[in-house]
Formats: sequence, C-alpha cells, structure tokens
Amino acid sequence: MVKLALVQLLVSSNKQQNLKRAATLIKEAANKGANIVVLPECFNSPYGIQYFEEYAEELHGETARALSAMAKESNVYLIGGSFPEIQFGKYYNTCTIWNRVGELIGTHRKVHLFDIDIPGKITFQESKVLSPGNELTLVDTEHGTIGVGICYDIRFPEMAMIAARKGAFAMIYPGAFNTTTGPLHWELLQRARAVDNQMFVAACSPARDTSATYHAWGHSTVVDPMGKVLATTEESEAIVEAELDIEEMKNARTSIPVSFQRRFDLYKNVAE
Ligand SMILES: NC(=O)CCC(=O)C(=O)O
Repeated sequence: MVKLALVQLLVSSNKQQNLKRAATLIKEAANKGANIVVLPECFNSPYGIQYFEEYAEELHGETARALSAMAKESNVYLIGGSFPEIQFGKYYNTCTIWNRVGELIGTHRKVHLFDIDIPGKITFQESKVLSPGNELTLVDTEHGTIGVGICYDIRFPEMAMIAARKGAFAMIYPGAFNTTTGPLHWELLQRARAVDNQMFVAACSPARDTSATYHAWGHSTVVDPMGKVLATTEESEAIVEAELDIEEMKNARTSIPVSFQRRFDLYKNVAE
C-alpha cells in the first residue's frame, strides 16, 4: 500500500507565501501518513504566459531548495508541481521530484505545450514564451516506478503507455485545467489513461482563485487501474488522499490482459 496525497494549493502572486503554505500542507499530509505528496502545476506563481519570465528561476534556485527542504522535513517523496524554469535564456514549465532525504531524483519539462484556441472560451499559447522539454520522465522510488507528465501532457496517451510498459505503477500529472475543458475532460482523461494502461493516475490542480487571470478547474483526483475514482474534491484548497493498493493493479492486469494482447504488428505506421 502506498499513500498518495495531492495538495490542491490556493496559489497567490506571492512566491514566499506559496512556498510557506505548500510546506504547511505537505507536513499536514505527511502527518496523516502520506508517502508521496504532489503539488500543482505552477504552484508558486500565477499561471499565465505573462508571468513565466517574472517568476522564472534556474533549476537549483530558491524554489528547488525550498522543495528539497520540504521533502526532507516531511520525510516524503515530493512531486513538486511545476515552476517556470530558465536555462540559457530559454523558459520551461518544469517539475522537480525529490526523495525522502531531499535529493533531486528527477525533473520533467512539460513536453506538450498548452496551445489551444476555443473561440469565445479560451485561448492560451504557452509556446509564445516556453520551450518544450524533450524527454519522457520516469522516477524510481522505494514504492516503485512513477511516470510524470504536466497537465496538457495527459492528452497524449503515448506518454502514459510508455511509462506503463516500462514498469510504472502510476502516472502523476501536476496540472491546471481550466473551467472550459475541465468539466468535460479532466476526469475523463485520467480515467482513460488509467484504464488504457491499468495503472494508477493522479492529477493535482491549484485551487480556483476567481480573482486570478486564469481560473483553474480544481478537482484534483486519483484514479485506480480499473478506472475508478478513488478520491477527488471540488475547487477549493484541499488535500486529496488515497491508498494505492499495488495488488489491485496486478489483478486488473491479470484479469484483463490487454498489455499482452496488443497488436503492435498492426500499429507500426501510426506516426506516418
Ligand atoms: N495547463 C495546461 O496545460 C492546461 C491544459 C488544459 O486545460 C487542457 O484542456 O488540456
């Protein structure tokens, strides 16, 4: 059994305040027995292309040091949401992953940038400021291997499939869906990735701040390998907790053996 906690943080424009609040809620989750704690996408800055440059830090800057200390103090694996990273003049949306003694065990730069245009509803173009990451991310923990993506990455099923086929028991997405696509797709995509790959899937959002320029959907959620929602919440600040039973994953994979039944011989030309 692994206890997972998603910290649905109410993110403000004050970086120090966000770091302090994250530390408090991570400690609260750890005190309730969490082994792995997740923060949301852009957990220490407002989300929006107008904020990335102002809030950006180098990988090993103030935010990384704070996350390392949080993981160590609370003795948890920490999937540290994301923050805008700058390296050699380029900006990335980057998740850092920490072990129980505060060592960096992985980084994921958002691979699929959130560029959409739904007329009259939402237009967003991360690629105006950000560069995409070029690697898929798997981290090894004492609980097993975990795949990490960021938000829009969840729409690309190949990432979760590769993680599952490389042995991951869970795919975890710090995210910040919006109030247009969130109601339709947020839970559906998590359940789809879970049932396709017979793995646990979790996505952690910021809480909704209606005074901010971007209104996050909230509803941080954990789904089991059969596609069942194990835990979720509404849009306010909350900690969402779930026990992940690895036996359930094994049972799902044994009783419905799709991973062995795939016909890769027929899918060869999918990228053409
Ligand atoms: N932060 C994001 O990548 C948002 C993704 C999103 O809202 C979607 O609909 O996809």
